[in-house]
This record gives sequence, C-alpha cells and structure tokens, in this order.
Amino acid sequence: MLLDVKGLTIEAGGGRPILRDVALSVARGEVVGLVGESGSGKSTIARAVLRLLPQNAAARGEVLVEGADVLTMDAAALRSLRASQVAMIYQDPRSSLNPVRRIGDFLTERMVHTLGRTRKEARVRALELLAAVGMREPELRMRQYPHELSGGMLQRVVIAAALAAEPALLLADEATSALDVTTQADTLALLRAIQAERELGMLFITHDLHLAAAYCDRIYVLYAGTVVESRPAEALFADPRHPYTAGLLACTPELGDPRPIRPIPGRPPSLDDAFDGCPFAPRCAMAGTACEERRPVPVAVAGGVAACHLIEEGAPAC
Ligand SMILES: Nc1ncnc2c1ncn2[C@@H]1O[C@H](COP(=O)(O)OP(=O)(O)OP(=O)(O)O)[C@@H](O)[C@H]1O
Repeated sequence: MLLDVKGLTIEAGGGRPILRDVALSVARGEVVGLVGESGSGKSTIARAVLRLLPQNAAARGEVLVEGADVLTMDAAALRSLRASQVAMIYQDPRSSLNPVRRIGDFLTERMVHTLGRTRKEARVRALELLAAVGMREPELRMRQYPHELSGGMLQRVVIAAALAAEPALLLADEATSALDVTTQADTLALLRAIQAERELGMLFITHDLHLAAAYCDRIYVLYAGTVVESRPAEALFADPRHPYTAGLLACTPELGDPRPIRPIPGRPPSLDDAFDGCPFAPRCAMAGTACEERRPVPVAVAGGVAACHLIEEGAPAC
C-alpha cells in the first residue's frame, strides 16, 4: 500500500483530541477523497503524512508511506520523503510562491537544492513540466512574476513544481476550492490526467461531498476527527449508510434536484466538548441511548465500513 494510516490519534495541547483512531489507505493509481466540514481534521491528516504537525500536538498510531512509518522515521528519511515521495498542493497557490521571485526561479531552485540537479538540467526540466501541465509559452512564464499570472495558471505552476521529483503520492488540500468554476473544472481534469498517466496515488481533500463523489474512486467521510464512513465513491453517493453522510448529501442538493434542502441541525462539536458516545449523536435525528453512551466502532457495510450504532443494531441507518 502506498499510504496506510493506522490508528492515528492526534491530540493538541491539554490532550484535546484533533483526530481519533483514524484508519485510511491510498493505493498506487487510486484517487481517494477525504471529506468533512471545516475543523473535522482533514488538513491535520495531510500534515501528518509529511510530519508537519503543530508543535503542541502529540501523535500516536502509524502513518506508513511505502511501508515506512513517517511518525518515527529519522531526519534523513523524512527529508527524502518530503523531497521526493510525497507532494502537497494547497488551496491558495500564492501561499506557495514568493511574490518577488520569478516562476522559473521557483521551479528550478528546489530542484537544484533538494534534488541535486544542475541549473541547466533544472531549467530544461522546468520547461518540460510547464508544458506537461498545459502552460502555453513556457519560456515566457519562466520569466514572469506570480502577480502576472491568474490563479488557475499559478495552480498549474504549483502542480508542475509538485511533479518535479516524480512523487508517488499527491496530497491535494482543497487544491481547486479557491478557483472559479471553469478554472476549477480545468484544474481538476488536469490533475486527474496527470494522476492517471503517472499512476500516482492522490488524497483529494474537500468539503464538497458531491465533488468528491464525482471525482474520486473511494471516499472517507470525517466527522469531529473520526472516520464515520469509508466506501467506494459510487456506493457512498447512491446509498449512504451513515446518517451524517446522508445529511451532507441532503443539505447540498445538485442543480435540478427538486427535493428541498435539508440542513443538518446544530454544529460540529469543538475540541473542548467531551463526550462518551457518538460525536454525531447530538445532531442525529435517529440517535438512541447507545449513541449517547458508547462510541460506535466501524462495522462492515457494502464495499467499506461505517461507524454507527444503528447499523450495528441492524437497523437501516438512514
Ligand atoms: N496547533 C493546534 N492547536 C490546537 N488545535 C488545533 C491545532 N491545529 C489544528 N487544531 C484544531 O484541529 C481541528 C482540525 O483542524 P484541521 O485544520 O485539520 O481541519 P480541516 O477539516 O482541515 O478544516 P478546514 O477545512 O477549515 O481547513 C480544528 O478544530 C482546529 O482548530
């Protein structure tokens, strides 16, 4: 397995849990969606894969990349992981680029410093990469500054940079959320084409379950730092088994869907809320006594798992 996260628990200062017992995997050539509301812990999972955790955070469990545990690897292995095995693409390309450095410098400097290429080799490779991400006039782009390029073009530059070391795993953290709809569609198609051509594994992080269902092979739904359902995208979309997944789909209908929007009542718990039962119970219309008292464990459902007492008890979840 390319990425295999097992029992990952991360606590912030004071033992406040950000993630609880998360299990997640990405195979080579697979696009895996990680979906959840703001604050559910999506970015923390991506950061754990690169061991870029906040100073005050304590992590338990395993984060295996091609079999090596990122949480315990030595500094040299961690440098190599970050330089060549795993690449991260963030929401705002401007946050990755220095506004006073040319695009060409951005692309070549990292190749010279972390991959040991000569300046000449790095330049040739940068031009190839710009062409690979569909940038016209790559020579001109190399000489330009970030403010001269649109958001969509800058995200292509960032994708080109991510590919420089030929990583096996891409972490795309809301990589298209800041782009307008047309540019978003182009960038999504580009990422999918690159992923398929190079057989990359991709962890695609988004708050948009409809987008994930259309884009990904498999999906993990995260709620309050816990995976509540993980299944093939098609099955999860057609027949959600966890009440939270069903609620997410019902509150963001697609265009033309005649059903009324049904918002999920209440708000996700904050890190300071302590509870023994299911974290979704306070917002779940079907919650019973067991849901208030005990945390559900993941049980097998068609094609994957869901953590819900109602399923454990054999009742249709939603
Ligand atoms: N250093 C830290 N100390 C305390 N709490 C933290 C720290 N870093 C993150 N958190 C908390 O952990 C939770 C998960 O944050 P994370 O950024 O992973 O969520 P997310 O699902 O990616 O949200 P968003 O979609 O808004 O980026 C949030 O409640 C956040 O406030």
